[in-house]
Amino acid sequence: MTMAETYQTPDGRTIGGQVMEMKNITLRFGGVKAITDISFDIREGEIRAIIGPNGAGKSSMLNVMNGFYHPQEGEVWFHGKKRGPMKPHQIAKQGIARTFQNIALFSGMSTLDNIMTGRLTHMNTGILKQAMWWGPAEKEETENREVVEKVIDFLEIQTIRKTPVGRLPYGLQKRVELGRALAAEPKLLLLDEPMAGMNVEEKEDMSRFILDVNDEFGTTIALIEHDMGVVMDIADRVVVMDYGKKIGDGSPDEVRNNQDVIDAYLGVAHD
Ligand SMILES: Nc1ncnc2c1ncn2[C@@H]1O[C@H](COP(=O)(O)OP(=O)(O)OP(=O)(O)O)[C@@H](O)[C@H]1O
Repeated sequence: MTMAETYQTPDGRTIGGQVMEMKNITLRFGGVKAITDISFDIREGEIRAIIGPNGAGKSSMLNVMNGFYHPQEGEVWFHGKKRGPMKPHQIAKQGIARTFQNIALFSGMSTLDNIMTGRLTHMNTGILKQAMWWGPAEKEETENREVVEKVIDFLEIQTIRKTPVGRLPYGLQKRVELGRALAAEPKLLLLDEPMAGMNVEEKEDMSRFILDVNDEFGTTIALIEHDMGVVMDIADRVVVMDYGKKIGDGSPDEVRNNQDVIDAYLGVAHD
């Protein structure tokens, strides 16, 4: 596929040009090669999954996409520009938000306040003006509240808005974490094992919210997931990693029928 080419999904959505392109990424930790020469792209409006067994290099890849790790070899292109090393706030300003595999919320703070922290990158007014509730600060606060309220409605978590998140069941905490990422109004949302540790019902809820985010806000979503089953239903295209290498890339059906992928998941011995 070329950079500007679009494609149609089986459910009738049009997927646009490249948002992010990973070109020949290699990442080492000392002597350990976590990622070996991997290339793939993420396209406007799609749900892109990266799957693979334990230790395949998925988290490392997400951290490269997020700008947290800098690969020794290869390039990351974002909206047609080569990306250099970046600070976390610069990543956020570019419209990239993420969730974490192990929930990273403020457990003593309410759902509302946690989601509000997702607005931090949008806040321009100084602390003093904020404190004194002056003109621009008041306008900004109102705008931020509106976005946060929209997210709370969307994720159907009105009833727990004041509850400290540490008291919530696991599935709801994950939903609040998704809410905090959405409050940043990202163009590209990175989800780190969004279904890990969930029961079947919680996985179904999370799948539905991921599909709805993509549908209603047009957000491009990339997620990494250990469990192959859950992503096959929601992803448009899937990259499969094993031992730091890309062993498959295509539609869920293509990937499911790829012998290398089947072998990797069945644990067939490597040469
Ligand atoms: N910070 C690090 N320092 C050294 N080695 C690391 C580091 N992070 C990852 N690795 C190694 O890189 C390889 C890939 O790990 P990574 O966590 O990216 O895989 P993963 O597919 O996300 O695994 P899991 O599904 O278990 O989370 C592993 O061999 C791991 O031990």
